Amino acid sequence: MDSTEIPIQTEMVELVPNGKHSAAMNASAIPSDRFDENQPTVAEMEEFLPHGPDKKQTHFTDFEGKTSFGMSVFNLSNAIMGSGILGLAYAMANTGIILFLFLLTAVALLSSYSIHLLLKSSGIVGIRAYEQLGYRAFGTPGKLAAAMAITLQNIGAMSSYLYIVKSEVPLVIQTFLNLEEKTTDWYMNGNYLVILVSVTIILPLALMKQLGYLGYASGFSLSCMVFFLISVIYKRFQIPCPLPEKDINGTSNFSYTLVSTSDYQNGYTPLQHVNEGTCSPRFFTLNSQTAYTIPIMAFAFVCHPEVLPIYTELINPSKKKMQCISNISITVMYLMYFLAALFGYLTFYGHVESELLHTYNSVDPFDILILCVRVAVLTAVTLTVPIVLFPVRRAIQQMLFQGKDFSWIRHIVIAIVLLTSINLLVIFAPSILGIFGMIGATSAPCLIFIFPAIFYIRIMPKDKEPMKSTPKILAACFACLGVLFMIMSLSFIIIDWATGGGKSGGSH
Ligand SMILES: NC(=O)C[C@H](N)C(=O)O
Repeated sequence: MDSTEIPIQTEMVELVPNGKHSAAMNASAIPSDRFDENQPTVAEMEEFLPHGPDKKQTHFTDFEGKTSFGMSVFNLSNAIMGSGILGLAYAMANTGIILFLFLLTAVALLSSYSIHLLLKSSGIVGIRAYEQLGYRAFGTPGKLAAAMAITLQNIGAMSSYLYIVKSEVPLVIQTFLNLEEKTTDWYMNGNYLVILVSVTIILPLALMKQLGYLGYASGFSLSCMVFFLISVIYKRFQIPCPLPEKDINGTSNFSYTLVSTSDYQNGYTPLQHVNEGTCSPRFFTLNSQTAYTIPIMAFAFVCHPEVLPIYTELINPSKKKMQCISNISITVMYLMYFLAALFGYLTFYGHVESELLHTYNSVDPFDILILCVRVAVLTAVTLTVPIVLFPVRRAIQQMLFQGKDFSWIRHIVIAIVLLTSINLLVIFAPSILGIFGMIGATSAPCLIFIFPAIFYIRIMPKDKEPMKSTPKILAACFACLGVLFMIMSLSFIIIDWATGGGKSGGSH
């Protein structure tokens, strides 16, 4: 048993928003409304109570989960893995292999440390909900800040996934039907297709009562990403560098032309490599785009809103077990991220686009393997939407319906409203997705660095860990690092907007 969790049983605390612990009492004696805001209903509790007599391992009073260790690894890995992977090869092209590896390792380690802080804090509070940690640390403002950061980050992530669906599914259908030109049929219209995918696949999964039920979907989503990775590695040895020059437009010797998604709907336009010497890897490089590396990597490792909900549903939970689940997921994703970035980079070198899939599409959108890769990525991101939606629904419930019993109607209505809004955003205001670059630059550092650190500092009692103790000083440095990243990312995005670059806008 982890020492930090003993207090839950022995040092049960009032939910007072000042970090001071006013009561020391046994968990069994705690009235049921003590943790009112996150308390599941009796029926919900009973449904998930283990039927055996084994109660010894129960550390939390909020909920007893029944999701296995393996399924939790799948769910957390699926929460980590998303459109972030598509931006990493671009990041590597702008940092070089060694600097990229260093930064990726740093972000992965910091991400794991941040989960450690969240788990330790939740062990003290006795409730595994991000918003509750905020409430415990700073009262209602803390709870609202956490809930809003989760909502914005996850709505941003879901919009980017659905935007991939909107732009890629018509191309997949076009390639399947072997059509040279895009037709006006409804099944070639990304707007209808995104609604269809949302209603038939995402909504039913999002209506599941528990995240744990999504384990199989997550496993499948991850296997799609493994297929994507294998294809990226294979393509490295198949696509020549430099690419054969084909100047079908008769344009001059322009160093490189990547066709946009809409351009290649009009037929195959090859890449044009002219600059020689572009086919050797760089190990260390710095340029104006290097600045985006940290925000891209931070986004790629965000899974923090999902950690505590997954912990809540874990069978026989303990902090050690959940940290182990997180470390396994982060390590596997770290390896996949590195390999995808490395082989994506070694295929196109400096010509890799900020969205890896587009770069392949530009080579030959009718290539059968590329087609399968697109389907795999589409499936993976589609199956990630329900996982990412769960914490948003929980945050909304915490903000608007706190203390209310579980209600199927509310559960369904929130999912429908959320999905409808994201669909509308993706269909009618794709340019607004650029705003999410801004939001991502604010909410990701908050969720990974700032909140876990400051919540921890406030929640951990001073008599256990004085302000000058090493863990609290480390946490304070971690929060400062987050503020630094946030200022850095925001400045780059603003400079980018001001100079009309727009690389940071909504693609991931
Ligand atoms: N879950 C998220 O917020 C983003 C995810 N880490 C991604 O790469 O897409």
